[in-house]
Amino acid sequence: MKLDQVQLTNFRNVSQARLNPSKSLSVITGVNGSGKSSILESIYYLGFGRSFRTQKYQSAINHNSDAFSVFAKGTKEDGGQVSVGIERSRSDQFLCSINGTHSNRLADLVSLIPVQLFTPQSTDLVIGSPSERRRFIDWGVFHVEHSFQTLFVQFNKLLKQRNALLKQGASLRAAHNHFWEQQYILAGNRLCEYRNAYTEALTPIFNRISSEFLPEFSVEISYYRGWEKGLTLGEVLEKKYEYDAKVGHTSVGPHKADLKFRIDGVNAQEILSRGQLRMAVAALQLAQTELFTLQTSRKGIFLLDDVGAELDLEKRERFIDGLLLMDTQVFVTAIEKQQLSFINKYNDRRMFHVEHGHVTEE
Ligand SMILES: Nc1ncnc2c1ncn2[C@@H]1O[C@H](COP(=O)(O)OP(=O)(O)OP(=O)(O)O)[C@@H](O)[C@H]1O
Repeated sequence: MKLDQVQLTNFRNVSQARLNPSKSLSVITGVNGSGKSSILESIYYLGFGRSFRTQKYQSAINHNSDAFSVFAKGTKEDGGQVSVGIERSRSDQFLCSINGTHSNRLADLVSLIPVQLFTPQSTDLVIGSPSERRRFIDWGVFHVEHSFQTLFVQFNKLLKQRNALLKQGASLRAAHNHFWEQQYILAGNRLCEYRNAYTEALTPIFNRISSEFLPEFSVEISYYRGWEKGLTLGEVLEKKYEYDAKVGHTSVGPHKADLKFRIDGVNAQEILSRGQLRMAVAALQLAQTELFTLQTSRKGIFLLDDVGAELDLEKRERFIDGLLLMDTQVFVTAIEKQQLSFINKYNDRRMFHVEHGHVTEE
């Protein structure tokens, strides 16, 4: 899906704004604090139902208002028109709508708007906690496998229940808990299979792109499923049973999965500079975009925040070229146009300027 119009109300310092972005490349410029990232954040909200900057949704509501809203109109790959909206109030009311109908299922909205993001914090994907990388993999699986969301929710419920039983000191070996243990193993194995298949499909694409972005290194990605090799999930749960009962939670399983980055067997974060880490993340995200396009025949939306701080000029151009080649709808923010001195080559571009939260098309 591509967005034809985005409308923000009381989102951070943007009281009202309406943008008709390019189907290809939209560039948003403005000085520090003008509101560029807020515009990307609002689009991100449609794709994730949350901010990429804060857990506190209230932070995004304009200081002088009680609620923010983001609406967008878009065109799907089959030509169908879609309008979506999200609204959050200080009283924790959360509304989302699809084609004018309120929906309680955020997943329905999120599945329509496949958004990816690259920001100055994106290196967290390599150096941050494994949960960042699980989220990355799960985004890819979610947009391809329709049953994934239900499975994911089910697995997390079963995990929570298992942990609660461990905390209470209940025996998971008791007959009346056996059924739930089996359900946990079944759901865990299916989750693991999805993630594994996704990483296997992603790897060759990542290898190719990574060799362009980081030609001096051979970065390898591999999926760690969350427990040791050679054992089934059932076997490892049995092996760790005494320990888990003592600590009161499940120490192994898909909730501990990770994506490892290695160079000659050494963790990539031990070797790569900050700039090189960004290249690795850029390669990973481009690979994800390519795989998404291949597996779904859909078009994604890519948000590139503060592009000048992130990549050198040549890599900026290569990154944007790569995204546009896959017919992705790209939104880029930059303080100055000079940071994107190559953009005149893109015919289908639109330029926006933000000043104190006011957006104008140039
Ligand atoms: N809830 C809010 N209500 C009103 N203004 C806010 C709110 N939250 C943040 N702001 C302000 O909104 C402005 C826009 O911030 P934003 O991060 O979007 O700017 P930016 O143009 O991306 O800046 P930079 O180039 O420095 O990253 C900032 O001045 C910030 O202080």
